[in-house]
Formats: sequence, C-alpha cells, structure tokens
Amino acid sequence: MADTLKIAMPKGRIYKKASALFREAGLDIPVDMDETRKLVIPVQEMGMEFIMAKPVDVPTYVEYGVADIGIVGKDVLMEENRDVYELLDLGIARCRMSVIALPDWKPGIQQRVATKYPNIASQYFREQGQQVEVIKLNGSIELAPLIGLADRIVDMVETGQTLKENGLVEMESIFNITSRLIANRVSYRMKNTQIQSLCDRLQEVIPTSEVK
Ligand SMILES: Nc1ncnc2c1ncn2[C@@H]1O[C@H](COP(=O)(O)OP(=O)(O)OP(=O)(O)O)[C@@H](O)[C@H]1O
Ligand SMILES: O=P(O)(O)OC[C@H]1O[C@H](OP(=O)(O)OP(=O)(O)O)[C@H](O)[C@@H]1O
Repeated sequence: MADTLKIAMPKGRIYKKASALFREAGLDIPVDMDETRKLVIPVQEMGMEFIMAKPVDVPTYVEYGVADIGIVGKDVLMEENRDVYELLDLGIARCRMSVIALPDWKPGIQQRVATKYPNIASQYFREQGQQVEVIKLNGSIELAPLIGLADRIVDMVETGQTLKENGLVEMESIFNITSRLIANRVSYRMKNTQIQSLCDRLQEVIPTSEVK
C-alpha cells in the first residue's frame, strides 16, 4: 500500500475549478467537499488526503513538506517565491496581473501603488526604472485609487467587471495567471510514482488551448 499523498488545496474559487478538473480526470472527489468545515479530508482515490488551505499559504505547506503537492495561482507562486517544484500548468482560474489607474492618471513625482502583491509590484516598477512607494492591502484593492490612498494599483483582472464598475482602466498587463500544480522537492523523489501518475491523469484533461 502506497503512502498517503497529501495535497494542499486552496479554499475558494480555485478549489471549485481544481476539483472539477480532478473529477474530469476520473478521480472520485466528493462534490460537496467545499461546503464542509473539515480541514483535513481523506480521499479514497489514489490514497490522497486534501489539506484545505488559504490560497496564499499553499506554497508554505508544500515547501515545508507537510503537503507533498499543492495547487496554487501563478500570482501567489511568484509573490511567495518558495522553494518548490512547479510541475504542471492546470490552465484553470485564468486571469492576469495588471497595472490599473483612474483614466486621468499622470506620472507624478511621488507615486504610490497599492497591491496585495508587494514583491511582484516592487520588482515590476524597479525593472521599469520607476520609483514608487508600494502599499500592501489585503483586498478590495480597487478602492485605493478611488479614495486617494494610491495613484495606481497592481491587481488581477479577469472579466474586467470590477474595473468597469469602478471607472478604472488597465494601463498594462504584467503577466498571465493560471493555477499550477507544485511539489515538495523531497516528496517529488520519494512519492514520484504517485505524483507522476496524478500528473499524467490531469494532463489528459487539461485542454491544450488553455495551457500557456
Ligand atoms: N477574478 C479572478 N478570476 C480568476 N482567478 C482569480 C481571480 N481572482 C483570483 N484568482 C485566482 O484565484 C486565486 C485565489 O483567489 P481567491 O479569491 O479564492 O483567494 P484569496 O483572495 O487569496 O482568498 P481569501 O478570500 O481567503 O483572502 C488567486 O491567487 C488567483 O490565482
Ligand atoms: O476582472 P474581474 O472579473 O472583475 O475580477 C477581478 C477582481 O477579482 C479579484 O478580487 P476578489 O474577488 O478576489 O476580491 P478581493 O477584492 O477581496 O481581492 C481581483 O482582486 C479583482 O478585484
């Protein structure tokens, strides 16, 4: 009997899409799992165990090896910069990281940028040769330029509805985002057969047009 394969699953919007992908791959995931408050959930199939995590914490659990593998957005992966293997682009939860401002924005001397992603934003503006003060927020980022906390924001855009409803414009798209399957470096060697078999099954159901 193989060891349990521990998977850090992000609660929220990625979980819904990831569990649908697992089911498409023929893995027997109970449909209502996102409605339970249970945080460690055994899944019979392939001897898996789901660890229901806050999305931003997934790379931490995987780096420390308390989860063998995990599912996480490319945005979090880049921001957290943890020592993990990136195994697979799952092509789900597609959106983009962008610089956003009010339509009348003009470059000024003292620029403030609000974001949930201070590392990504700082690196981006450094590469652009722009000196900005980065302010970390935890949600409703679009509020910042509306109420004068910041001149610009760095945030995700999917449908563009949030921008439209708040009269904001996308100045530049920085990179595209999809969810990724990541692995702990030791687990990848020790549980390679199980991990590879899961990757193979998932790969069969990721539409090629979705993979970037
Ligand atoms: N509007 C969106 N469209 C598509 N994918 C998105 C969108 N917003 C976020 N994502 C992706 O989903 C991931 C998780 O987002 P979600 O909103 O579920 O978590 P969160 O905001 O980090 O969680 P919490 O609400 O617990 O703070 C993001 O890291 C990103 O990869
Ligand atoms: O282009 P759209 O389809 O409108 O999606 C983009 C919005 O979705 C995310 O917010 P989320 O729903 O995670 O809420 P948050 O403000 O709490 O981060 C993101 O931060 C944008 O605000």
